[in-house]
Amino acid sequence: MNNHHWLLALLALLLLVPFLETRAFEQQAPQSVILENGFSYADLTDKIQILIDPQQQLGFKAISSTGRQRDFRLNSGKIGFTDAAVWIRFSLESRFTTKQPVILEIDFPLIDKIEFYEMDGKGNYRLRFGGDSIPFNLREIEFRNTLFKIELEPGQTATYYMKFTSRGPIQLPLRIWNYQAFTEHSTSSHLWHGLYFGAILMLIVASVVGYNLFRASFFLWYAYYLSCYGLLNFTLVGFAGQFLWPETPILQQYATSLLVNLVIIGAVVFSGKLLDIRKYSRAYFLIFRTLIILALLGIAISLAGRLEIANRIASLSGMALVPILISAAIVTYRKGNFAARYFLVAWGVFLIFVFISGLYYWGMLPYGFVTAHALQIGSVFEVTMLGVATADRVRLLNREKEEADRLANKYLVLLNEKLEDLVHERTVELEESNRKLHELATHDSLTLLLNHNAIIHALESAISAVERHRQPLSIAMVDIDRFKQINDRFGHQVGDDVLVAIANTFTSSLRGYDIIGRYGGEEFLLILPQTNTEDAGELIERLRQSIADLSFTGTQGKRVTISVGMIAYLHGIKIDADAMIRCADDALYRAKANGRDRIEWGNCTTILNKTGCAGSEDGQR
Ligand SMILES: Nc1nc2c(ncn2[C@@H]2O[C@H](COP(=O)(O)OP(=O)(O)OP(=O)(O)O)[C@@H](O)[C@H]2O)c(=O)[nH]1
Repeated sequence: MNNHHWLLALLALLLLVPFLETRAFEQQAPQSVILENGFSYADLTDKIQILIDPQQQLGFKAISSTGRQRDFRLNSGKIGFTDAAVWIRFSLESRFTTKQPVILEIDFPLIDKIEFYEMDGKGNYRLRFGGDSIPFNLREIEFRNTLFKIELEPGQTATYYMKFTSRGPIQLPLRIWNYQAFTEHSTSSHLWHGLYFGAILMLIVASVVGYNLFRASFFLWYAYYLSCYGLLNFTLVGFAGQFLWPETPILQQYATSLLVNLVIIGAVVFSGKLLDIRKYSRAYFLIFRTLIILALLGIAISLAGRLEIANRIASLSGMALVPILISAAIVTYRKGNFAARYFLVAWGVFLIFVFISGLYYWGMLPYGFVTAHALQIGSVFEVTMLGVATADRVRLLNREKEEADRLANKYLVLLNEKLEDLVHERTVELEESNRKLHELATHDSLTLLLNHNAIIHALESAISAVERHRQPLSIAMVDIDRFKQINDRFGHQVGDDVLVAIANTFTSSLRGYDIIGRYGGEEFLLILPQTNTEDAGELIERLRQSIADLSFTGTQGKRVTISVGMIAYLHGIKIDADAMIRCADDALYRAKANGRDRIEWGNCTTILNKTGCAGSEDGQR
């Protein structure tokens, strides 16, 4: 029923050219359409005869003259773009028993100017006007298509002439309706159109929501494409002229031309984004760009008022559009763009419906809901499938994102592990260098014993430990006898060797928990925890003996002895490390004074009473 979709019908025409050649312009005797009781509807498509007036020179008188009648040819109403005036004639024969009105419908609302000539049988004619150049409210019957009311006397046969001129394409699906049948038909047609435009509107809303959810620009382009496409169809079926610009019919002509180009831009940009055409095919990217430039050119030409040129450009790009989109989808799909699947189904199925529609318009398929509404069904399927393609693209994008996230996470975990290893390695290194630093800070580099500060600190700790546990503690201050002479006689290096050998003897002779430190040059402090005077005396005596027994390689057999000052910690008397050392030093002084190579004991109690330490009688050895 709807052959207003001229752009697509032209595409169908292209597909059907081989079949059409034989059908066009057959000459045949005029045939009347019989109207009889019970008549509801007649299609005039095969009944009309056409005469083309290329220069638009002929008037009705000339056309209706007997001489011209031979020039009328049978034509199924497919004209397309033409600068000519298209004349048609057809005959109606009334076999009604009463005088009855019928409606003539021209089911193509885009024709600019329609003249309808009705003969009265006495050589007079009545002229009426239609077409979309007439404001809606001035139409004879206010309907989206041009309608003329015809009244025939019973038994009357009348021939009617019509003249069509338009800057857009001309299609002539003419129908005669009984009043009641027309009302029923227009009601159901409004219902289907309502559903169709409702579906488009819902898809627009869904795509805007989609954009808000996913922020992908192709949703907006899809919404734009749907809006222009919906509005174009709204204009093509005549609703725009009825509802949007009823008083400014000139807009109708501009709107069609502009909207076709806007639809092409929308379809191309949306498809380009959906198929990611720039990434997948440079050639198609350029073709898409060319289509957009052509459409922009079409818009500029329409705005300049050259609608006939703009319409032709638009129809050419429109015809090329679907095959281009389908082949682009195939190319990108083959290159691995899976989003092209639904896209391909959308346009592929649409093309099939265009084909069905073409077969129907050219009379090769009978009237039926699917055949008559093939373009609408096809386009609903197409836009819905495009919606699915859009959603699928989002799904694929999300999958790519998830994959990227997964990879990023994997690398992050790897990086973390590497970082942890590195931190662990660095910590170990740091601990090692700290340990070395601590070693350096607390040990003497020659003898490897605790150094001066460290041995004093160790003594402080030992004092507080024995104080807490009320345990005995003894210390010994050891000095090598006449060490200067060794240095002087055998050299500093030999002196060093002697120092190391004596230090090693300390370490090997004392117990694991005894603490040994180099107090000064050739002076050593030995801390003997949990050791009473008696045990300490014995231990140090053995040590003194061991050192006296040492033989050194560099000293030519000369023995080395030590002098020792010892002191025991006494509980109940608060004595600190300093005082103990001073006291041990004092005892050492006495050991030196008393002939060296011996041990002298000091007494802590004396420290409290006087500043120095006095030797105790029983402590001397
Ligand atoms: N080789 C060497 N000699 C050192 C070191 N530290 C100190 N000395 C020497 O040790 C000697 C200590 O000499 P003095 O204080 O006179 O005492 P002494 O010769 O041992 O005599 P008495 O202590 O009275 O028995 C000095 O000659 C210092 O130079 C060292 O690390 N290496």
